[in-house]
Amino acid sequence: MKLQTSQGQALRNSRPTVRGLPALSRRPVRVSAIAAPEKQSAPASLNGTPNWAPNSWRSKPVVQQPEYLEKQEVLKACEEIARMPPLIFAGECRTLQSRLAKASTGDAFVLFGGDCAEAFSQFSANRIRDLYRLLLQMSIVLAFGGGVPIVKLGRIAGQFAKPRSAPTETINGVTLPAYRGDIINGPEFTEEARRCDPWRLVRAYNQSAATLNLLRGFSYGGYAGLSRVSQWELEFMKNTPEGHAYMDIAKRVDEAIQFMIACGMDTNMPFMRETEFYTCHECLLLDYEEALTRLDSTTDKWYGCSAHFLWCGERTRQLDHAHVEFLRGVNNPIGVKVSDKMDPNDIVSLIASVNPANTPGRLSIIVRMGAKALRAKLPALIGAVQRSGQVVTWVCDPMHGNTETVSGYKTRRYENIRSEIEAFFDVHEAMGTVPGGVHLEMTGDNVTECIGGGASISEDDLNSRYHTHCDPRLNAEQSLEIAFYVAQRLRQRRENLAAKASA
Ligand SMILES: O=C[C@H](O)[C@H](O)COP(=O)(O)O
Ligand SMILES: C=C(OP(=O)(O)O)C(=O)O
Repeated sequence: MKLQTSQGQALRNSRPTVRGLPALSRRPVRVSAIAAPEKQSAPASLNGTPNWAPNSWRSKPVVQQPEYLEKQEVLKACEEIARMPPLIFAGECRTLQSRLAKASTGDAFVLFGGDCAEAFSQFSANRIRDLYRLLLQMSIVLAFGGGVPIVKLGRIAGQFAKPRSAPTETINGVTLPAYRGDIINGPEFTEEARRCDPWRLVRAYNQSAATLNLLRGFSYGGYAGLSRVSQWELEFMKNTPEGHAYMDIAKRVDEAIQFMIACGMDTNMPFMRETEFYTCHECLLLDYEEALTRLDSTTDKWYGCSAHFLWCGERTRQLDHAHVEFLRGVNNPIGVKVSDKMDPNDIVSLIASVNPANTPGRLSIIVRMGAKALRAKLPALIGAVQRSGQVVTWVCDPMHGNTETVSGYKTRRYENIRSEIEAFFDVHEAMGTVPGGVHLEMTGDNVTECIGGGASISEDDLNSRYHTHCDPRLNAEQSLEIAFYVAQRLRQRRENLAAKASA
């Protein structure tokens, strides 16, 4: 994670309002000493986005938002968040965008990974560490195969809000509001837990801040140093085929480092001791996102300061709706999830709306449709984008088009996940375009939520360690197995390109 001091970065808060209620105060909330007074009343189009302000989404239709009963409490909670420091810095977003631009041309590859939904009850330093080191392990495997830098983006430190297919859930004839993520309500099936509680917004902010603090420590405190590659192995992976395959690569990395030291390399170089790590989440809960939208004084542009990268979900990507309106104005790199329902003309309009300057790295299109639909539908989407000259980073989410229910558990089959990635690479290969990354719901824990993979988790195993609050995640072994498969495809792509170049 590129740490950046806030020197010279005066940040100005947006004014929190709640849909249907006037703002409590007409004056924007300031970030105390670092807010520049003369910047307090910038025009709405200051960042070059016409007719946009952090709260302009409020004039648009909005879906998938909680129905709070205590609206004044929401205002208070959002005002409290608006007074808090930003979680990330604008300069970090710009660096990430440059990395994602490289992924759009095949000169880098993006690994998105983390929980479906972060949970207050599962918050611990060990869990953060285990996910972090699994992502490091996977990125070593991918870098080995692909021969390109791996951009690491954790679904962490903010991935709290969930869009749902149905607003309610019925069990044994009792109907309650659906669980919408810990930032909104609780997973327990009781009236009290399912009530939307505005003060969860502040708790989610605080958990995100504490999580980021640890992630920054890992990234810059020596934990992620390349000389430690062989120490990242997770205990329960030691006797698995993936664990052995990983240690084989780690040994080769160690040997390469020893060789470079023998040649005179300085092991104190930043690339040896540190790594960039970025955070991302679905930009769903717009009250929260607005309260964390700040003006970067270096560039006079607005940034969503809840995460480095924000994405728009499949259920909220309507062109004339609130989520697209919000995202078109923040200058972070962003993503849009796309299912097989997306029409080729519509994707071009959507891209034009959120990336009118066609800036490389600004937009990732995260495809999630299942292998069969992907083979049928993705070529037309890629073709339309190519013809329009739009630059995007294509990413494969092999999770959300592959959910099924088995014995009452939401699950996903490893084979279907792998097949969707295979289809993604095949389609790009056939079209001569670039597979830029993968987006996985995964955990460093030894859970049994997805069926199959080397560990042969069966339908009967689902109830053994099923801990997710929403969708099933790949466990550590399954995640590493996916990384080896992707690495193999990246290597194959690299060899094909080299063969073509020398033909
Ligand atoms: O993670 C994505 C969605 O929030 C999730 O798949 C919705 O699940 P549901 O269909 O059970 O509401
Ligand atoms: C809700 C999600 O995805 P999608 O919008 O693709 O369903 C998600 O990634 O958590």
